[in-house]
Amino acid sequence: MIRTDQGHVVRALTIAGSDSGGGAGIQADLKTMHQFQVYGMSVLTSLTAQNTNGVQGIYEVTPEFVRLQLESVYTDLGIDVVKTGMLVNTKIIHTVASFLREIDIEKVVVDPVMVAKGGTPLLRQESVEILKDELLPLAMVITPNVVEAEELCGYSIRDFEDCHRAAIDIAALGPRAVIVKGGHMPPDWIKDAPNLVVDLVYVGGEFTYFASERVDTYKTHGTGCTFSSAITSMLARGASILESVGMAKAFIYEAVKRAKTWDVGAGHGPTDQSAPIPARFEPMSSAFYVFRNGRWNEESR
Ligand SMILES: Nc1ncnc2c1ncn2[C@@H]1O[C@H](COP(=O)(O)OP(=O)(O)O)[C@@H](O)[C@H]1O
Ligand SMILES: Cc1ncc(COP(=O)(O)O)c(N)n1
Repeated sequence: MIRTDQGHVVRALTIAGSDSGGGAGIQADLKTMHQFQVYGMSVLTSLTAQNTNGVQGIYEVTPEFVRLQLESVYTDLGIDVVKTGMLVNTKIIHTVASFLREIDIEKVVVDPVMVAKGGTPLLRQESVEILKDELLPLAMVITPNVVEAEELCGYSIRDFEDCHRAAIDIAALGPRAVIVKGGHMPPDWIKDAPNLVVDLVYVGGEFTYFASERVDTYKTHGTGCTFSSAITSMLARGASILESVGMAKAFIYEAVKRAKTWDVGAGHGPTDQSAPIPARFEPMSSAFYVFRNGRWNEESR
């Protein structure tokens, strides 16, 4: 396990739902944190009966028990960085936000999980506003996909230009960095490069782009959870926001590529978090980076 400059093991907490199939949620988060050699801890907001075919049921943990788990972790183990995933309902968002305000933690990554890949809602519709009002002001980084970005900014996103506008508007709600993920973007949104999947990062008033080849597969269960946990782990290790996103993007590409041919489950198979962690790189802002042949390259666009 990695240690901080002060000599203690780096501790990351995920506050999210359980995926019984092990591909997304808490399970994906802990596997990713372990791969990045960060000590992972978990507070469960909900249990899902879930597999690669879909979600068969959801059991919501009470807000009181969520609070108890948070206190158990904080009072004994301590927390360097927090990531939130599936938060299910308004009361749990409120409980989590109150706790984060109390402990005054700087590194908070919010993955605004709303809908499972198969279409099952993982957050109640009426809870989106409270997510915006209470949690977003506490976030250092937020990682919406295009559908979640539409919910947060309140208008439909029709092209890559709209993604930029949405990122600026979501940043105005509080997060220091907004990452609009490209998994759901139609191929023709990225001019001249329809085979790339591009994540757009807005931080410090500038846009930086992280791209990789789009792996031709439907086995992308848990990509969002894995990606945000990789960012969380890198932030916990002391990396900058851009460096963390770059490492996470390269990692998720390898994890999806490896999963393309494996036989875990009959449906939307999970990503493979045993993929290698890429070599360190120092991104500059406002650049377009493409991860090719295991290396980052800066490209003009
Ligand atoms: N087919 C793919 N090939 C390579 N990377 C992908 C692919 N699909 C998604 N990704 C990456 O996985 C991460 C999650 O993306 P996305 O699918 O948009 O989010 P979510 O899982 O929240 O819906 C992003 O970094 C995205 O670029
Ligand atoms: C418990 C839980 N949390 C999150 C997701 C979203 O998964 P994805 O990362 O594929 O968007 C999920 N399906 N289940």
